[in-house]
Amino acid sequence: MQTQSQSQSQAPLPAQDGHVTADGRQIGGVMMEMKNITLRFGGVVAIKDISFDIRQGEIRAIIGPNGAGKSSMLNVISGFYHPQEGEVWFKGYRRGPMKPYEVARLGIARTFQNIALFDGMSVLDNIMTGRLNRMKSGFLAQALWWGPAEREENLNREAVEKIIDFLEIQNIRKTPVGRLPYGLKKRVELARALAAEPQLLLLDEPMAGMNVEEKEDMSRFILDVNDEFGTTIALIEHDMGVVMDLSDRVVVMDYGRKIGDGTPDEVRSNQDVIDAYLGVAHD
Ligand SMILES: Nc1ncnc2c1ncn2[C@@H]1O[C@H](COP(=O)(O)OP(=O)(O)OP(=O)(O)O)[C@@H](O)[C@H]1O
Repeated sequence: MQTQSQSQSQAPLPAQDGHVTADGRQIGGVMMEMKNITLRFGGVVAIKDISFDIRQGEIRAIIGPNGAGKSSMLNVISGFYHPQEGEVWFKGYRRGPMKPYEVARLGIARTFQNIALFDGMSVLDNIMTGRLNRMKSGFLAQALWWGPAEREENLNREAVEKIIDFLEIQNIRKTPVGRLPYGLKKRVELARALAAEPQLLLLDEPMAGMNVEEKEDMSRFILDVNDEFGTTIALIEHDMGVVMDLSDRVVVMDYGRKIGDGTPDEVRSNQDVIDAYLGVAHD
């Protein structure tokens, strides 16, 4: 098995030129490339020979009907699943199977479809857990609250306070997460992922279970994060509508296959995509 750090000797992918979007955002070269990915669970083929890339600074969506293979794909991107066939390239190097902390060190953070927060802990403490991979001082220094540990804690607090302001959750910072309504929990989860200062942020159905107002808020925050921090964002969604307004490019999956890939307009007018969403049978 080979991790990214072990494969540094391989030739990096050639950099590709980026472009500026109509709204002035900078889209760079390829950050992540999935090449001919196939993933099986026993006899079930969840992903069938799919290739696509994610560019620096873009919002990239993966959509598709139930069981299309979106979650499986997000788990391949996050390094949680390793495909039986194909290659995953990240920032110019081929990536092998990785532990979650290795993925975090590469600059990838994620949120989950079923919120994964500590209900009994405050909003602030939950978000602080997102800084763990950035903490450098040792256990002894932390336990004794000694010199470097104190400075580090202060810096981490500062970073977290900025995120709390950015996501407009100042008034609930001391509230135990278990007491919050669903939409706010999702926002806290986003805050925790941002606390890791990721280069690539993966969002697993960020709008699932939300009402219209909560969806609008979440859309705005996703756009703001991308705009303000330049964070590259890949998200999976079941609901086509919201995603089309948010994304620069969209991959559409159905029955484990890629049936569309392009700008929202291109994808919207793709007959295979229309059929899949209308439930037209495939051969
Ligand atoms: N851990 C697993 N073990 C066995 N089969 C799995 C596993 N995870 C997913 N599958 C199967 O792989 C296929 C794709 O599932 P996946 O959850 O990736 O789709 P999805 O597009 O995310 O669906 P949904 O929108 O319903 O969440 C399905 O047939 C599913 O039953």
